[in-house]
Amino acid sequence: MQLTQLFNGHLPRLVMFDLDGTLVDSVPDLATAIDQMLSQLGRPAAGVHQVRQWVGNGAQVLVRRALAGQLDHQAVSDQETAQALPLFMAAYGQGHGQTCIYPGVQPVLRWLQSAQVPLALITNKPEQFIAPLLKEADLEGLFQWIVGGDTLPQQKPDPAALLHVMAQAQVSPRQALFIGDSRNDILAARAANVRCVAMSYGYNHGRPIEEENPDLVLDDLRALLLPG
Ligand SMILES: O=C(O)COP(=O)(O)O
Ligand SMILES: [Mg+2]
Repeated sequence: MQLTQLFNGHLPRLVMFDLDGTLVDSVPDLATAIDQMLSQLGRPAAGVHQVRQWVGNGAQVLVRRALAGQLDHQAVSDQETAQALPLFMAAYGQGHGQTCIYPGVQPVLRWLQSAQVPLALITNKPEQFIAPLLKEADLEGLFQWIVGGDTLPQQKPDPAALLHVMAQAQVSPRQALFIGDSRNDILAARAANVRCVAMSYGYNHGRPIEEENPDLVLDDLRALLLPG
């Protein structure tokens, strides 16, 4: 099995997952909320394609990128951001009806749960949106630890959340796995000395995730359970 191959024939003692672009395709709802915010500010819509490139560094950076109309948001002022962010938060809080769980996610999470491998969720998404989204995606009750983008002072690519969860779970980096979809995930995993699997279908700012040299790149999570 590819999963045990990564751990010299054993199962990991902790698997930590990213959320957006790894477990769920949340971009359609994020784009709807961004476009609603832009329209309230009298600006043209950004659309799903652009928003897909901008997701991954939390709500504030997403809003700043939308205001900049590009990935580089340095020119956007804190004042503009402070005006726009609550509009986005209110719009995104209205629901996640277009968000879909990726194929393979349910069976692999259920398999890990039945194998008694503790699971954690580490996302840059603000905490307030996580529980409702997990409920709508039928992913409730699977994760023993959940860390959002505003749970700790640091966000991925900082390894703080991974270190925090590993300390709580009492496992060493060598016994843990992180599964994500973006450069932030791979940088965080590497900084925490944790092996990292990357999903090819997610959001990596329009770049192929192979460029970041994760330990393994998969098109479907179920490949982890196949003979390797
Ligand atoms: O930026 C986001 O909100 C997405 O976060 P995630 O990919 O870390 O789940
Ligand atoms: Mg992600």
